[in-house]
Amino acid sequence: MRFMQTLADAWQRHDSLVCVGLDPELGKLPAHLKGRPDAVFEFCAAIVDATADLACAFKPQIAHFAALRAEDTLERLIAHVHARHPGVPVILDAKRGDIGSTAQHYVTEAFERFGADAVTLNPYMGRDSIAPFLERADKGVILLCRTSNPGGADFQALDCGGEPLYLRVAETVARDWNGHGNCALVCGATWPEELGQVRTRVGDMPLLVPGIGAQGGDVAAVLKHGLTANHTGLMINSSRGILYAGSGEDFASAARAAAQELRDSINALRH
Ligand SMILES: O=c1ccn([C@@H]2O[C@H](COP(=O)(O)O)[C@@H](O)[C@H]2O)c(=O)[nH]1
Repeated sequence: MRFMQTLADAWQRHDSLVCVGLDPELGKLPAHLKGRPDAVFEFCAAIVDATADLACAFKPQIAHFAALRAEDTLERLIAHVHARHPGVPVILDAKRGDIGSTAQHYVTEAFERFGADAVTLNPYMGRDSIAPFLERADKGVILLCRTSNPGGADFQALDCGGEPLYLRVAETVARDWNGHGNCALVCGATWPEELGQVRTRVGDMPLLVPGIGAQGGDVAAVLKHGLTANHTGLMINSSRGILYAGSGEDFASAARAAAQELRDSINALRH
């Protein structure tokens, strides 16, 4: 099924806008898993199994696996999501973008090797760097727009003919790149008013919203500015806040409790 339809179904079926981020760090694994040969898979799969019915998507960050030489673990993890929790889409957070011939290999990496349903991309190199992804109508193409980090404004807020660059990105994606209806944008929770500006330019296009929890983003403000008319439209990501909610043998149930609390607090404000 197409990413956009899978996402829409997951929003409804799980009554959730929560995207569970999968960013494993060896130093933060529960003590009883440390040193085990397959610790990263065991940890992440347990988080996935504990939170799948509360999530609209999973978002593994590729660098967290690559730095551990664990890309094969990431492949198995995504296959695990598809096998055990069909209907919960997987967003590969890779922030790719390069000339067309290389971009084609990034397409193969994301969708054939890893089996992701969507991938994050950096639009800085322009349309030809994104075109091989756009052609995959079945897959989600999620472009960085207004990122959550403090330095995001260095370039994204620069004046671009009377409007900030991030709004030019939003309009270009909505108007020119979304012919297959498979585009979404990254807008950080740390800039809710900018996120609202983006929403006014892109209609109901889904927004991937990182930056709550440790980064200090404001969930209520994100909902106020970002919800669509049917009270969805957002994939609100939490990585550390869910993954490391507990550090003992009960880490998976602690993660579930954190995901449930986030889902319920969002729902209390949007329903
Ligand atoms: O603008 C962006 C784009 C991506 N990210 C990624 O999201 C998660 C956030 O993790 P938390 O632990 O919930 O802060 C992480 O994988 C980032 O690489 C982002 O934070 N901001």
